[in-house]
Amino acid sequence: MGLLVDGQWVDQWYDTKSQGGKFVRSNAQFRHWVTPDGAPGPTGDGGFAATSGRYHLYVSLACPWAHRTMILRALKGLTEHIGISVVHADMLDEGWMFSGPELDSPAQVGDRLFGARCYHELYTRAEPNYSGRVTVPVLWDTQTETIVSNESADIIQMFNSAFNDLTGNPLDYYPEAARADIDSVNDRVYQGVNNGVYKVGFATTQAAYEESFGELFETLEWLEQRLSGQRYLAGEQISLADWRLFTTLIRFDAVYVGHFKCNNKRIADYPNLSNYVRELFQVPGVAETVDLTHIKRHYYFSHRSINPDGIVPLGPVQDFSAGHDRARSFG
Ligand SMILES: N[C@@H](CCC(=O)N[C@@H](CS)C(=O)NCC(=O)O)C(=O)O
Repeated sequence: MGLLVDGQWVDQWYDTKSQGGKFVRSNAQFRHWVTPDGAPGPTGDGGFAATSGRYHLYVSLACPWAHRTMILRALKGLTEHIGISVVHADMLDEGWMFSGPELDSPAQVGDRLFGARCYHELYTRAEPNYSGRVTVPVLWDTQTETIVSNESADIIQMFNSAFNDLTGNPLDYYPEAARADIDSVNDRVYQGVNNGVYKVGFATTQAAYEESFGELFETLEWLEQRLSGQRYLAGEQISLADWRLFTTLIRFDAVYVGHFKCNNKRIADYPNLSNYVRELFQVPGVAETVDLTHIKRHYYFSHRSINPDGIVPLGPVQDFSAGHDRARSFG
């Protein structure tokens, strides 16, 4: 685990000391947008028109942020238009890598574009003097050889609409009329749950841990309530808000309960959240994006300050293909 400083790799864990034991996530630095005609998006530069084969997605199958982009890529019919490279699950002193020990997973890891050894080489290829964290996902532009975006929240919005002319896929997970609702749910879910589990897990003081723990489980109770009255987070249609929550929920019982000490309750203990996560898992195209081997291996094996011997637990037994009651309750 480390980061780039003036283009040089430095091996160092998150600095929580200067923040009173709290984990504070840094902002993504590449914020351009792919648009249908290459016009500039909400941030960054223009020049990134939506064409087939031009863009490439770098992901970790373990990472909940990268996972969102894989789901939208699948659901929006983009797999033949946007290639993908997958890093190995282990993230040790050189950060994400393109090879590592054989794991019990069908996933093929490797850098499909450049055959690089370390993932940070992609960042210095885009910007030789880059300083900052080296995160997945990245949406790479093969034409200008740069990073379009390393912010998953933006990438899923691009995937939702920018390529529609190319794919003919009209599914809209961010409909105009529901945007205000989706955005406000997203804010709360990001703070309390998506980033919330990291704030709990990476806290290095008891006080910081307890504060984030309280916020996390309050937010889960609020979501459980909300999902008792409506099928999805923003009403009767699946939206980006659901996919953003899903990738944290699917990891929760296997990783966050134990490894991050988020153990007030499991998702399995919430009737609505657990049925909801099974329903989303069963949406065609989604199950193939879920790799629990990479997920468990990454967290337990990579975070040695939390789990010094890197032992990966064998449980829990989970079946996301089991029936759910969402259609019965809201059909
Ligand atoms: N804001 C980014 C966050 C991405 C992120 O933090 N990814 C993690 C993996 S789960 C990562 O690559 N961490 C490496 C690091 O922080 O050094 C996004 O949503 O795209």
